[in-house]
Amino acid sequence: MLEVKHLAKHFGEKAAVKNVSFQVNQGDAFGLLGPNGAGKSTTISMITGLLSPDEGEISMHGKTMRKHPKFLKQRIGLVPQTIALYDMMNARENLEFWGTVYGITGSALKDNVNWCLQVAGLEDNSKQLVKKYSGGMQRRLNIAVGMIHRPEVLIMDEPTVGIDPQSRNHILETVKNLNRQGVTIIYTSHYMEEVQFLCERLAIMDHGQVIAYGDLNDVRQLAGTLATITIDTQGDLTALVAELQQDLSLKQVQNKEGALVMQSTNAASAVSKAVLAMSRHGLQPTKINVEEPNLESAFLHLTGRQLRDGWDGASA
Ligand SMILES: Nc1ncnc2c1ncn2[C@@H]1O[C@H](COP(=O)(O)OP(=O)(O)OP(=O)(O)O)[C@@H](O)[C@H]1O
Repeated sequence: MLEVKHLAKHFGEKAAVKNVSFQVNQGDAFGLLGPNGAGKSTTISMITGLLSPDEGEISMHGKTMRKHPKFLKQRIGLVPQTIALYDMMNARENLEFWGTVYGITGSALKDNVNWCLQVAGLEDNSKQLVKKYSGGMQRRLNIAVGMIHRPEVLIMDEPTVGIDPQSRNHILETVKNLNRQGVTIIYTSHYMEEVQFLCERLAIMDHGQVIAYGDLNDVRQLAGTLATITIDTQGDLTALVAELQQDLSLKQVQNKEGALVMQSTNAASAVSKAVLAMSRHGLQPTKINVEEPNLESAFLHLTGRQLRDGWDGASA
């Protein structure tokens, strides 16, 4: 439905996007994941027609942005990273303003405004001045503004940057709800949890390139199929580690700063084996943590670097 082929963009000497290709299907929630500076914003600026690519092509339903910019722009909505709202107007007035910018009037405008307020969960606050809104409510109205022309595809550029975890969850639910209503979503983020929660398909970008692309499960498994199990305990682990190292279903069994750490394709069985062995060695588990293969481990495997600092960091 939306196809991006061999996109490239330079800013002077800097190659911000290099040979980026991917395809988004109708009804997809598609994630564009990557660390700061990976080229996500530049890519979506080209998809929305705000920037012209140096090379490559964007097309939707077989029509290219180069030849049919109006066709694509009518069908694509953008939620920018920065909040673009008039804070001396209320939510309804903001939506009406942006609707008229798209040439929507009369009952169509009213219907679209009401739909946007409902999807963003702002019906009860529609008459309140935006400057009185919380950061999370402003973010949701920002999303609503991006949908005022009822686009087929809504592109969101890191819509949760800089907000508290509770508002973030509310936004993620709003996005999921929109996708359930049939809106195709392209969601850029450097938070792998957001992409894992929302998206069935994704591309991971790094240094301007797509380094992994496909179904969530396939990309997640790029790092392998081993879960990492960490069991905290108190006492001497030497004999326990030596015994578990003999078990061929357990990999990388080690004592890491006083905790038992190991890897296995079957985490449940590994935990039960370890706990039984611990009891034989007179040790009590105080905390058990199982980390299944995830997008973070896939990114680490592909680049040797961490994707970002932390889920609750709430920083840009
Ligand atoms: N207008 C510009 N002029 C010069 N360099 C730019 C410009 N826009 C982006 N860049 C550079 O291109 C690279 C990709 O930036 P881009 O904003 O697309 O990344 P991003 O993945 O969206 O990261 P972020 O989350 O920080 O926005 C970065 O190195 C950035 O500094």
